[in-house]
Amino acid sequence: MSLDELPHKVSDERVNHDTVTSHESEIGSGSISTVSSTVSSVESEKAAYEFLAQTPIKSTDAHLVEFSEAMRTVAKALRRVAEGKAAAQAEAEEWRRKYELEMAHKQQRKIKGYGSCANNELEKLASQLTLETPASDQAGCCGNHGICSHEVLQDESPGPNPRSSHKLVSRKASFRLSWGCNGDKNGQHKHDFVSFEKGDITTAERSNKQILLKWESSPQTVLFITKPNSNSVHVLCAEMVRWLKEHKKINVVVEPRVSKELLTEDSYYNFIQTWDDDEEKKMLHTKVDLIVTLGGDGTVLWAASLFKGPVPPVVAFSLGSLGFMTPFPSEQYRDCLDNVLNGPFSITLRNRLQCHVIRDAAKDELETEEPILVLNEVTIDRGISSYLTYLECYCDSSFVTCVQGDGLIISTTSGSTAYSLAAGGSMVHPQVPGILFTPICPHSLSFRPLILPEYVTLRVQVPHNSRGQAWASFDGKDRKLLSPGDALICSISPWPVPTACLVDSTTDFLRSIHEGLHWNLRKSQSFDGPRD
Ligand SMILES: NC(=O)c1ccc[n+]([C@@H]2O[C@H](COP(=O)([O-])OP(=O)(O)OC[C@H]3O[C@@H](n4cnc5c(N)ncnc54)[C@H](O)[C@@H]3O)[C@@H](O)[C@H]2O)c1
Ligand SMILES: Nc1ncnc2c1ncn2[C@@H]1O[C@H](COP(=O)(O)OP(=O)(O)OP(=O)(O)O)[C@@H](O)[C@H]1O
Repeated sequence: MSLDELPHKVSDERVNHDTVTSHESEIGSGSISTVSSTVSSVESEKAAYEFLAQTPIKSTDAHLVEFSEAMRTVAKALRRVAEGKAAAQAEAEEWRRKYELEMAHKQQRKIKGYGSCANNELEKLASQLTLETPASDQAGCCGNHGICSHEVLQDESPGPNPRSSHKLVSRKASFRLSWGCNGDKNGQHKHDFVSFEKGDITTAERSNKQILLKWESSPQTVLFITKPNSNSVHVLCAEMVRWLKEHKKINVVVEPRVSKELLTEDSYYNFIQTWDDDEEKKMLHTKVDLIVTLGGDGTVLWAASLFKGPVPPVVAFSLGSLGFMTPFPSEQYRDCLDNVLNGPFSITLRNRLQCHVIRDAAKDELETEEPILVLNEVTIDRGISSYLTYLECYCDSSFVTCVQGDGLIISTTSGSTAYSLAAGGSMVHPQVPGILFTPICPHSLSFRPLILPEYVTLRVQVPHNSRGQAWASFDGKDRKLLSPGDALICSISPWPVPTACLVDSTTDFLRSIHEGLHWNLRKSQSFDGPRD
């Protein structure tokens, strides 16, 4: 069902709402006041309401009492009809509002083009749309019917000055994301709707939320991101590049450093492409279908940091000591890449945090237009200062707390197994929609870590009366000094990092904490011993 159909659909049948806000507005206005305004134009309904407001007749005349009761029954039936009508009208109004919003977004996309997908659009679409999907909307970056689909970019028109072979090609495969539904033959995704009917609030049945990526056209271009200074990584990269070219006819893009290394080694690698400057790097997402990383978690973080907007799916091969985000065994790269290139395959949509620094001198102006995107966390710590940090924290407009200690970690759920874990934060499944708020060595016994909902905006302020400065670092890199009066703002970015799963999100997550951390590894008690 497309959004365009929705306003007509509600007149035929009752539909569930998908946002709590819409219900709140209904609750706020109160079902009785909403209903009474609706029925005022209908005389019979008005009469019914007036009648029901009167105290029931008490009389010794049995006929009169019976007649009065019959009248009350009729009046109640009329009231039920009026209530149903009012609720349906409110729902129709809500769908009309969404329809208009969607049309406005479409219009905006037409105007701004591919790169202007509105904030939170992915999340909105993911929660609104169904699994069974007609053809994709090729005009925008987010289709109307899947979670998000990529448009197929046309080949560059051949000009008199064709680009040299090491430059980037500009063809991109399209794909569609859908919810994987176990055992649901219709493939109909059951949304977690909250429905509000006559005062009863309920959530719909939970369904499998594993996201599947299905190619709509064959992927053609793979970007390799590799850990530097590792001979084993270099050897494997050269082998994989050759295999992809010869067996899969795939275009390969590598970082300038790797391009130099491979070309120095063998002129065979003349076909590989790279980028020359930041402008070309910024456009990578429009050319690359898939990213392959060879290294540890740090290499996945590095790959994500190259993309300030949409990120192509990442296939992370494990060549590090730990590997929470690198599920693919490098020894089986042929089978793994075969599966991914053919699809469909499971992905984990890893949220990123978008961070902005606001300098005291510039009042409320962001230091840079572009946010700094982190996949793990942003850390605000005392750096080389020997004083406690003193940080005032706000969640939306509510004061949260003052952090006095070594600092604070604001982490994504993917980052929950990294620095936040070392500071006492909980491990959180990467698909849980939340932001972790974890103090580092707080000088207070009661300061326990928090997990906040994903939709909040956090503001961490270094107050003017702070004894020292603070330093912010982003996925363990790019330290920025925060002086008294400066602030850091963070919220969830609309551009997650889709990482391919070896099995599925949950199996991969559990395997990583078992193998990476030996989580709760304990010898089992023997059978012989005291028993009840
Ligand atoms: N005390 C600590 O635990 C501590 C201190 C500083 C930084 N870090 C982490 O290091 C990250 C940067 O990683 P790097 O590889 O560039 O630096 P790095 O080379 O110093 O490696 C840090 C370690 O953290 C692990 N790691 C990274 N992301 C992870 C994740 N999401 N889940 C579990 N482990 C993860 C890496 O595998 C690596 O072993 C930072 O984002 C931060 O989370 C941790
Ligand atoms: N393509 C790259 N260019 C520059 N630096 C990179 C690149 N890939 C990774 N790094 C950096 O190299 C460091 C080590 O990378 P990575 O964590 O992947 O390897 P590792 O330390 O061997 O693995 P593990 O973290 O599992 O022990 C990280 O700090 C990361 O930022």
